[in-house]
Amino acid sequence: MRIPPPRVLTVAGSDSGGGAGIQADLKTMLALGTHGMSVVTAVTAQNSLGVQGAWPLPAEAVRAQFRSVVDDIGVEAVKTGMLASAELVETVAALLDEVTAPVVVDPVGISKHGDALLAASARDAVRTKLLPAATVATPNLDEVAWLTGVQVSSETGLRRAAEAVLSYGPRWALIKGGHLEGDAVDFLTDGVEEHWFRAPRHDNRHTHGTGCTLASAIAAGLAKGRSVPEAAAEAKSYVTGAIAAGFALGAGIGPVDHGWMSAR
Ligand SMILES: Nc1ncnc2c1ncn2[C@@H]1O[C@H](COP(=O)(O)OP(=O)(O)OP(=O)(O)O)[C@@H](O)[C@H]1O
Ligand SMILES: Cc1ncc(CO)c(N)n1
Repeated sequence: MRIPPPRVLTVAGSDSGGGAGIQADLKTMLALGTHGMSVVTAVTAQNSLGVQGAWPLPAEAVRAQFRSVVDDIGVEAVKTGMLASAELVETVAALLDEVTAPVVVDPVGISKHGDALLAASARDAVRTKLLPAATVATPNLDEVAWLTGVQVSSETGLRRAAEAVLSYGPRWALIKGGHLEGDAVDFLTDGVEEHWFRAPRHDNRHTHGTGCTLASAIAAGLAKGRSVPEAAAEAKSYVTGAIAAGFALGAGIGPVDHGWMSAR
């Protein structure tokens, strides 16, 4: 009988367009040789043009999905994405305390189009309850700004951003410099080790789902037993390839190609 693949759980929102959220997470997990599972926190009506509607699920539904997965199947890594409200952030942080698996926290605040995916009233719970539960937190520069007040406009500021994020308690901070000019540079540190991940910027506007994809790829690597720096390196090359292969769908920003490593 076949040995089962490593099990990875995403706790995130659904993107009806299939490019970000739960859908991006599960595709990434499959592409990287793991078994993806999901706890849906919110349903969004979303496409290449933006988010047309969002409906958080009751906390009870989030708890029930999590327990169904953990109690029977088990998890080797968890990734969190859109959590919508303070109540859901607190619910998920409490559930994470029940597992020993490494946790990748993507502190999703707004979509690429600027639509809110997290209530402003939930930010404090992200800082004080969710970040302390993270093995790795993966904010972009906008998320660094609202989490910590630190504004970064160039590569040299990434170290300062990481220190500010680490002060909230995640074991590692991976600061995504994807929104800066020039190369796409990310900085990973635990306060001692420092790792820079640099990739050429792809001049491709079809980048819907980049952040979700990177965080899920890290979770997949951790589930496979990689160290955080090894998982981040593998995730960076996976997301870079997916961005290079991103394609137009709809009239706006199309998705990255999660299947870029498979023959078509
Ligand atoms: N045009 C690009 N070319 C190459 N790499 C990119 C590009 N844009 C972003 N990246 C990389 O993609 C990864 C995700 O970063 P990004 O800053 O896009 O995340 P995000 O803003 O959280 O995404 P999302 O909008 O999906 O929430 C990082 O490794 C970043 O460096
Ligand atoms: C559901 C969902 N999660 C995360 C993102 C990231 O931007 C998005 N656009 N939609």
